[in-house]
Order: sequence, then structure tokens, then C-alpha cells
Amino acid sequence: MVKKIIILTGASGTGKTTVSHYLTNKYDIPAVITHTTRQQRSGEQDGVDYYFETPASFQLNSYLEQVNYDGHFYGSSIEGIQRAWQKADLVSIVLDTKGAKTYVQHFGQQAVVLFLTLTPAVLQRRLYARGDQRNLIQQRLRSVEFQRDLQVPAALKYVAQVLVNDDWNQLQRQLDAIIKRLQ
Ligand SMILES: Nc1ncnc2c1ncn2[C@@H]1O[C@H](COP(=O)(O)OP(=O)(O)OP(=O)(O)O)[C@@H](O)[C@H]1O
Ligand SMILES: Nc1nc2c(ncn2[C@@H]2O[C@H](COP(=O)(O)O)[C@@H](O)[C@H]2O)c(=O)[nH]1
Repeated sequence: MVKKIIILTGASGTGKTTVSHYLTNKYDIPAVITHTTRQQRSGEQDGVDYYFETPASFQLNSYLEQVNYDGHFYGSSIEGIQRAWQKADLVSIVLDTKGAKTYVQHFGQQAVVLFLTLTPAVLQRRLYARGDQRNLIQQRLRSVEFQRDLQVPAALKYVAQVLVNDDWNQLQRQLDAIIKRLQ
């Protein structure tokens, strides 16, 4: 089978990580672990959810792409993708839309882009319910990156499948159909 990578993209809080966990738990689709300098959230584990880095240690890795999102660095390495592809031909990664564009340029047809979206008021409620610090949520909601990622970028318009995550059961059915086509 040709190796493929599912790119889960969209604004913060739209459910990218939730979908990534679902794909791993139900379909054994490994997630590529990326690097970040942001503060660890409660419940997150180093080496599982992210490789948590200091600004100095972040610079020591070599990245396929890296971005600054809401004042913190995030990056994904080729080694990380290769590690996931050693486990399975179909893997997933969670990226902002800037990273998603880079992946489409780099991987072409191997990249399957899923853009997640939902009703804005519900999105805000979910971010607060996730338990992050209120000041950090407010800062994130105001960030240019968050605002940018609410819409599908022009470069991904004809590439990305748009999935609405207002209702988990409905989204799950759509994901199941997508995975059936890919496997
Ligand atoms: N369909 C759903 N119904 C109810 N809650 C949901 C649904 N999908 C996700 N959530 C919840 O919404 C919150 C945000 O989801 P998640 O962390 O997966 O988003 P994300 O896009 O990965 O965010 P970020 O980019 O900030 O990491 C989580 O608390 C998650 O449990
Ligand atoms: N371009 C990249 N984007 C990434 C990477 N790892 C995560 N992300 C995206 O950053 C924001 C913020 O994430 P959060 O965990 O702090 O909420 C979100 O959109 C992620 O999808 C990466 O390596 N490259």
C-alpha cells in the first residue's frame, strides 16, 4: 500500500486531537508526535501528546516545517513521520493550516487533508470546558493564527475535506467512511 498521511487541521478546539485519538484507538492509525515550546496542559504527557521543548532544545531538532502559533514554536520532523510510517502505512498528524499547506506541497497525493470546523459558540464553550487557563484561552481566541484557521485557506480549498464537528456521532460516521476508502 502507498504510504499516506491524514492531516487533521482547523482552528484550536475543533477536535483535531479527539479525532486523532479516535483513529488510533479504532483503526490503529499512529499519530505523528510533534514538538512544541508551549506549556504542558494538565493530563498531557511528554513523548505522547508532544515532545515538550524549551526554546533552546527546540532549535536542536531538524523540522520538515515549523511555525509560531500564538507565541509558541511548533514543529514536525521527517524522523517523526518515518517513525509512524514504520508502524503503519496510514498515519495521522495534527497541524495548523500553515503546516497543512506545507505538507500538501511536500507529500502531494500522499496527504489526505481533513479540515475540522464547528459552530463558533460551541467551539468557545469546548475550549473553556477543556480546562485550560481562562487568560490563555482568551489570548488564543484573539491570536491571528486562531482567527486565520477558522477558514479553509485558499490553497487547501480543493484539497481539504471539510468536516463539521458539532455532533460526534455524525462526525464518527463520516470518519469511518473516509477510513474505509483509504484502507
Ligand atoms: N464532538 C464533540 N462533542 C463534544 N466535545 C468534543 C467533541 N469533539 C471534541 N470535543 C472536546 O472539545 C475539546 C477540544 O477538542 P480537541 O482538544 O480535540 O481540539 P483540538 O482541535 O485538538 O484543539 P487544539 O488545536 O487546541 O489542540 C476537548 O475537550 C474535546 O474533548
Ligand atoms: N504547523 C504545525 N502545527 C502544529 C504542530 N503541532 C501542533 N500544531 C498546531 O498548533 C496549534 C496549537 O496547538 P495546541 O496543542 O497548543 O492547542 C494547533 O492548531 C495544532 O494543530 C506542528 O508540528 N506543526
